[in-house]
Amino acid sequence: MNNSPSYHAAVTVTNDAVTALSQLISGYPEDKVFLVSESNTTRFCLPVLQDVKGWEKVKKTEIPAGEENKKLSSVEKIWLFLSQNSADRKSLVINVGGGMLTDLGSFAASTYKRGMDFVNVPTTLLSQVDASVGGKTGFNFNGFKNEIGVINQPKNVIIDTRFLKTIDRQNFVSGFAEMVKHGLIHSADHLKEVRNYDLDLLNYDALAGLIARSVAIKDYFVDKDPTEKNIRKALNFGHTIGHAFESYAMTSGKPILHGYAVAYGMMAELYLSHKIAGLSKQALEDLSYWLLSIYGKFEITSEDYDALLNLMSHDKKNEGKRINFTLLPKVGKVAIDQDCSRELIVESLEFYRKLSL
Ligand SMILES: O=C(O)C(=O)C[C@@H](O)[C@H](O)[C@H](O)COP(=O)(O)O
Repeated sequence: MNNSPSYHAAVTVTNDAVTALSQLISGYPEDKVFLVSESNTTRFCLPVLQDVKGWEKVKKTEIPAGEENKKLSSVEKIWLFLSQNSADRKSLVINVGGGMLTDLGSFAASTYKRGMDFVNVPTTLLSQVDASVGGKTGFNFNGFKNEIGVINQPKNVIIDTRFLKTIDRQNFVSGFAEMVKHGLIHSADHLKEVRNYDLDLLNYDALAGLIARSVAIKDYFVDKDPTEKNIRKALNFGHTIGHAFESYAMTSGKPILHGYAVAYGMMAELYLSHKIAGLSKQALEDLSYWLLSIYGKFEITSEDYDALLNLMSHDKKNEGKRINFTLLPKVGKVAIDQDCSRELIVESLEFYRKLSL
């Protein structure tokens, strides 16, 4: 089944990644197919792929799991593996893993010999609904998230929901935040259906449709603006403050998952949306308390504000000294390039800090 809603985002949502990958690989010379996975996916997900036609000939390498490995030395490891195994521009890289791995492997493939084909096989909810789709590739650098990278589209993204059974609840809930974001920025209906999904039951059968609809929202924005000059910035809602939380947590030795950081970022950015973009007080309260009930909080004090603001000053959406936000006038509608003063951002952090159930 090809659920690709349009153009470049060739996305296949399936419960049979083996057939989808076998077909794709058959278009490449058998000694020119390369697999990059990470330690968890090698163990839990690769067994599902062992019946892919020609799998035994695929050359394989592995990166250690964890966001702390989303770094240049991991990219170098992949380049070296490709070089030592005579990969060329007609080769194919298959990235199997979560967002960290698909971002890294895609970047390595996009830059090796100035670019070769790659396919993403995302194995976490976060990478299925977000990271593996849309062509953002790269790694963290100098304490900043995704500081180095290129935008380059994968040949295909093969989403097999069976892999989701291999991730724990925390990772599932992390990916769920990006589906919430898709509803918030584009569709009250999608938000409703996401809110109706029971995170205690985790019904896997209901997921394929939900994921396909979430990916279609992402694709809507990528299709309109693949290089993020304009409306693609909608997809960054929650990320200006979220990435600051994520980087700060990592350097303080208490790492948090990306989706949790985005949920915290959305709570604060909903406040900014209320203050300057027209979001109603009722929506602010309803949504922020709902997010709080799922994600809890990454505790901060007012002494952390300077460090967080410094991290935000490196956000890729900024222009000059302006810290630019994507905000929500209402559910389903976005306002991009919203410049917020330092005082207002601090106010939003205060709002976040004081939120309690
Ligand atoms: O695809 C996009 O565009 C996004 O902004 C999606 C985000 O959810 C995703 O986390 C992305 O990797 C963030 O990119 P960055 O440009 O803010 O580093």
